[in-house]
Amino acid sequence: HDKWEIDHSELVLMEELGMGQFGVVRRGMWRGRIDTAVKMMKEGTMSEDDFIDEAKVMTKLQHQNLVQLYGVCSKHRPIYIVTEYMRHGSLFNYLRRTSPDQLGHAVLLDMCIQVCRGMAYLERHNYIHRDLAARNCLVGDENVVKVADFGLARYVLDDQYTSSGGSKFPIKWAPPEVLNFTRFSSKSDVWAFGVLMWEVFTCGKVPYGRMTNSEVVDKVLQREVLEKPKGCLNEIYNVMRACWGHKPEDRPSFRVLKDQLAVISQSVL
Ligand SMILES: COc1cc2c(cc1NS(C)(=O)=O)=CC1=C(NCc3c(C)cccc3C)N=NC=21
Repeated sequence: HDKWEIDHSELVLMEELGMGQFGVVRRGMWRGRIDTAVKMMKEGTMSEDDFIDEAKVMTKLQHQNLVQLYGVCSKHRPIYIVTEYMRHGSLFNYLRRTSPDQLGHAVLLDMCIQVCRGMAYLERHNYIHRDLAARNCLVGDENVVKVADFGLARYVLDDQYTSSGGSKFPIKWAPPEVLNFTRFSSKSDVWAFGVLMWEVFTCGKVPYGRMTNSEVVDKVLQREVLEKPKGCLNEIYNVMRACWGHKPEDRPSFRVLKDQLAVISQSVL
């Protein structure tokens, strides 16, 4: 009996939390007292066996800014992926529905610092996220923010999502080397982190507005970057621009970013 295997009978499913592209997410109670979220993987959306092998690795990645994977129910179909429950849902929704005065610059910067800590942990473990964005981070009590869905992009079968030409590919969070060669790295995650910072400091605006994917690709390959969010401090916008260095080696690591953001947090806020 593998420790990452969760027994169906120990899980009580409750209200639906949301609908992702891989399936429905519902709240669940595990062993009568542990608050969880359960993703029920729609059949055929994922190479399930590969994912179950991966789940063993993911249960070992533990950090206060990573959504903790508790395990999988893989004895039946659809398989369930069980994680800790985050009371305020996705960071993207939270930013859009929380009024700006509740989200002062100190809070917004602290959210970015928390995501950066989680990403620095993944970087240290040579783990590439591949789909970092505000929609893939979750908010818990006291504005705790955690990175979710890390690494799952590799198991998606829908090539509309996985190929950079696909209609569902996250073009707006992708750097030039991913748009041109699908070359993912922790430095491509850093580019996406810069876009996530922009999402945070615009309180949930959509990057590049209503531009089409091909318009965004042209802009990014012509080295045009997102504009400074209204009211955003120059020091903070400069960090975003560092994340958007044209070549991966021009971008800082998450380890360096963490320290840079901490200095800004102590000095200007
Ligand atoms: C309260 O509201 C919510 C809470 C959660 C949530 C969505 C909402 N609502 S919404 C749609 O944002 O409006 C998704 C999760 C989650 N894990 C999701 C997850 C699982 C189960 C398996 C693999 C990967 C991941 C990321 N833990 N808590 C919540």
